Amino acid sequence: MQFIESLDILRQLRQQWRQGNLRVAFVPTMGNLHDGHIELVKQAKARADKVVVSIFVNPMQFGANEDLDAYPRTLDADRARLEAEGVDALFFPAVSDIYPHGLGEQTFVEVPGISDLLCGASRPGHFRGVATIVCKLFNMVQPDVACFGEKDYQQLQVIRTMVADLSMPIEIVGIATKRQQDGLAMSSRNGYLSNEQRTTATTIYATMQTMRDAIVAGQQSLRDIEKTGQAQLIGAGLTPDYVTIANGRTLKPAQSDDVKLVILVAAYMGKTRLIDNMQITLHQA
Ligand SMILES: Nc1ncnc2c1ncn2[C@@H]1O[C@H](COP(=O)(O)OP(=O)(O)OP(=O)(O)O)[C@@H](O)[C@H]1O
Ligand SMILES: CC(C)(CO)[C@@H](O)C(=O)[O-]
Ligand code: BAL
Repeated sequence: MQFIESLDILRQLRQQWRQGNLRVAFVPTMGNLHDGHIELVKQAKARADKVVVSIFVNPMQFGANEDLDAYPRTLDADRARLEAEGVDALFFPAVSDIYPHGLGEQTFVEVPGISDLLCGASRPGHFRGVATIVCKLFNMVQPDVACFGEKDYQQLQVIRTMVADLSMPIEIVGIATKRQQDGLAMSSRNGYLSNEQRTTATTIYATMQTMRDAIVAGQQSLRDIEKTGQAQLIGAGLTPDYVTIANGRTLKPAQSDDVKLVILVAAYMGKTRLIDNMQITLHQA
């Protein structure tokens, strides 16, 4: 595996691969890799001749009071895992190379509408930061295909919209959420949890299962099911940010005739903000 810190070297490698007519898959990450990331890598390998993974903790997508400094940085372990998976190149750029003029003078990409809902409402500017860095990384790596986790469902929709709106010739693949045995979605931020908080956090998945069963049963309104979900989380000791049953494409509150739905949850366990979701396709009568 090539370890690449410089954009020039990345471009040279990309040029070689282009001359060899090789298909390139890309997995952008913020590092501290777990089995969810590795699943993305495996799926990327299955779709291309060469796989590039990036590790970049992107300051533009963190709010002023968020965990940019505390975010776990575990390069040596990440590098060993990617090497073992047969990744071809790990791109590890410096913040000063990505944003040489600082964040204040950086051109940005804004995906309107969907970026302002849910996580975008709670984390103003977050999806502008995500769209901007993903656009920049796409321009650097120039992949044919890129893999993103469905765990970050709204992020995936933002990226799909950006790629369509800006006519980027890149196939975007969403990969199912990898979970711990007890249902908790794998996430780097799970590492912030104490043992007790880690146990309580499983309520997020249990709540979504209860909500899914209620939606399928069709006896209660969607808004009532959301309220019951909120209460279940609060009862367990979590602090919900949002609990929403949304249209799977627009992420606006689902209506009774929607067929593709998604339950979206963001909740604080102590100071740690966790997100998860569950997709549901209703069979029309
Ligand atoms: N459990 C998971 N299953 C599948 N994909 C995942 C999972 N967790 C993260 N990903 C995907 O990995 C990519 C990189 O995500 P990131 O590095 O932010 O990891 P993370 O564990 O989601 O971290 P965070 O705690 O910041 O949310 C994203 O496309 C994300 O959706
Ligand atoms: C896509 C991403 C790597 C952009 O920084 C990040 O938001 C993430 O890890 O999900
Ligand atoms: N995986 C989402 C990245 C973030 O929370 O900033």
